[in-house]
Amino acid sequence: MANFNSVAVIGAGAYGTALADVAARAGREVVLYARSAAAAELMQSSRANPRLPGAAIDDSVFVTADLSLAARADIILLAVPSQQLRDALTALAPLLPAGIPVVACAKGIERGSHKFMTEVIADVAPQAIPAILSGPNFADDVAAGLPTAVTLACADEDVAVALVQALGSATFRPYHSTDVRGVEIGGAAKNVLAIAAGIVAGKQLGASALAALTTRGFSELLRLGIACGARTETLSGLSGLGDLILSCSSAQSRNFSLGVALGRGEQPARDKLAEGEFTAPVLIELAASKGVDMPVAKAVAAILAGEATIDQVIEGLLTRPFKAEG
Ligand SMILES: NC(=O)c1ccc[n+]([C@@H]2O[C@H](COP(=O)([O-])OP(=O)(O)OC[C@H]3O[C@@H](n4cnc5c(N)ncnc54)[C@H](O)[C@@H]3O)[C@@H](O)[C@H]2O)c1
Ligand SMILES: O=P(O)(O)OC[C@H](O)CO
Repeated sequence: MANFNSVAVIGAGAYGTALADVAARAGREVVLYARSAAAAELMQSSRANPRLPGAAIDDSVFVTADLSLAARADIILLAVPSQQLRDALTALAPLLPAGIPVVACAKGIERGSHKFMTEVIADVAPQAIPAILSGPNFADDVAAGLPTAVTLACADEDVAVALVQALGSATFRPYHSTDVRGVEIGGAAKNVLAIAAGIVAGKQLGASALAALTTRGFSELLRLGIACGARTETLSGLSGLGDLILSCSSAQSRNFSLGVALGRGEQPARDKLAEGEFTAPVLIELAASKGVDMPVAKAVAAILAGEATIDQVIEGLLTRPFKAEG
C-alpha cells in the first residue's frame, strides 16, 4: 500500500483551511495554497482565515501562494468550488508528476461540460489518479475537531484505502469506496435538494412537510444515482443520505439558508456560495437525459431561473397524481 506523507490543499477558503487542519492532525506535512500572495502571507502569520472565523490554522501548516510547493505533495486535495475546479487544476496540472492522487472535495457538476469533478480532473490532469471526498461535514465543525465522517472514493481501492489512512483520525473518519460516481451524485444532488428544504422551512410549511420533502428528495437522488450506475449503499451512505439529512436540516448549510431566504421572500445574501444554484440546471438536464423524474430538483431550478414562483411550484408538487411509493 502506498504511504502518503505530504498533502497539499488547493483553495484556502473555509473548507480548504479545515482540511489542512485535518491533514496536519493526521500527522501529514501540509501546504495550504492560496491564490493571493497577500492572503497567504496574512494566514501564514496570523494562523487564521477570515473565511473560517474562530478557527486556528495548525502551526505545522505552511500557507503559500507558490503553486510549485503544492505540486510536490504526495496527495492533492482540491477544495475550490466546483465551477472553479477546472481553472484551479489547470494552473497546477503542468507541475504535477504522474500517479499523484488528486482528490476533489467540491460538491457539484460543471456547467457547460456537464462533467463530474473526477471527470474534470481526468480532462485537465490525465496523469493524476482522480478521487472524491464528500459527506456530511461543515468546515466549522471539521476545523473545531468535532467528530465527522465522510466517504473517500477512488476507482483504485488500494489508493482509496491509502488516502483514508493518510487523512483519517479519531475525529475525521473517512470510509473508503470505489463508487466514485455514487459519491459525486450524492454531493451534487443534496445541494439542490437542500435549497428546496430551505424553501419549505422559510415558507413555514411545518416539520412534517420538511421530512416529506427530504424523503421524496432522497428518492430522486436514489433514482438518478442508480440510472448513472451508482451503488445503492453509496447513495444511502454518508455522501448521499447522510449529507442530505445534514444539509436539509441545518441553518449552517448555505444551500438550506438560500432556500430559507427565498421561502421568506427575502433577497438571498450573495456573499456566501450556494453551489446548488449552479448545479440545479445541470442536474435536471442530466436527469432528463437518463429519463429520470426529479420533480423537486426541477422545481428548484425553475424558481432559481425565475420561470416559476414558489407558490406555483408548491401547488404543482402538491397536485401531482397520487402514485405508488418508490
Ligand atoms: N464550507 C463547508 O462547510 C464545506 C463542507 C464540505 C464541502 N465543501 C465544499 O468545498 C468547496 C469549497 O467550499 P468553501 O466553503 O471552502 O468555499 P469558500 O468560498 O470559503 O472558498 C473557496 C476558495 O477557493 C478559492 N479559489 C477559487 N478559485 C480558485 C482557483 N482557480 N485557484 C485557487 N483557489 C481558488 C477562493 O479564493 C476561496 O479561497 C465547495 O465545493 C463546497 O461544496 C464545503
Ligand atoms: O453550506 P453547504 O450547503 O454548501 O453545505 C456544506 C457541506 O456540503 C455540508 O456537508
